[in-house]
Amino acid sequence: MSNLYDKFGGEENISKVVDYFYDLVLADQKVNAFFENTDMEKQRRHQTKFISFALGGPNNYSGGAMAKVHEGMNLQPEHFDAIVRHLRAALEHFGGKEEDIAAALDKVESLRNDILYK
Ligand code: HEM
Repeated sequence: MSNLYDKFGGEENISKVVDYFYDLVLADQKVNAFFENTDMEKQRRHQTKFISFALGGPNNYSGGAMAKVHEGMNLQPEHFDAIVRHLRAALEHFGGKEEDIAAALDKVESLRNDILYK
């Protein structure tokens, strides 16, 4: 297996991780208000494609750039950290190996400046 996308079982498994992840996000009062008016079906679909691509899978993401889609939210580090925590919990839930999880979260971490304070 070559890249993280394969290690996490490709798009089919990543979509399950993303579903579980958003269940955690929507149950968390620190962040769930941001998603009040969001079409969660589209969100889950776009996030699955985005994360698949970020982990080295095919480029099928058709949503907006990170700075653009988070514009007007004025997201703070505590929000970003909460989202990363839920993503870690979801990857762990599906039995990801620690070194693969750490590598995947490094990729997400590299987006921090694109997403915060917009
Ligand atoms: C941690 C890294 C993050 C990544 C990789 C990420 C990724 C994405 C993606 C791919 C979309 C879909 C864009 C589209 O459909 O065009 C999106 C939208 C959104 N993100 Fe994030 N996001 C991150 C952090 C956050 C945080 C910290 C929050 C708030 C706590 C947040 C709240 C939202 C909301 C509310 C939308 C939907 C906006 C709408 O309703 O159209 N995101 N994000």
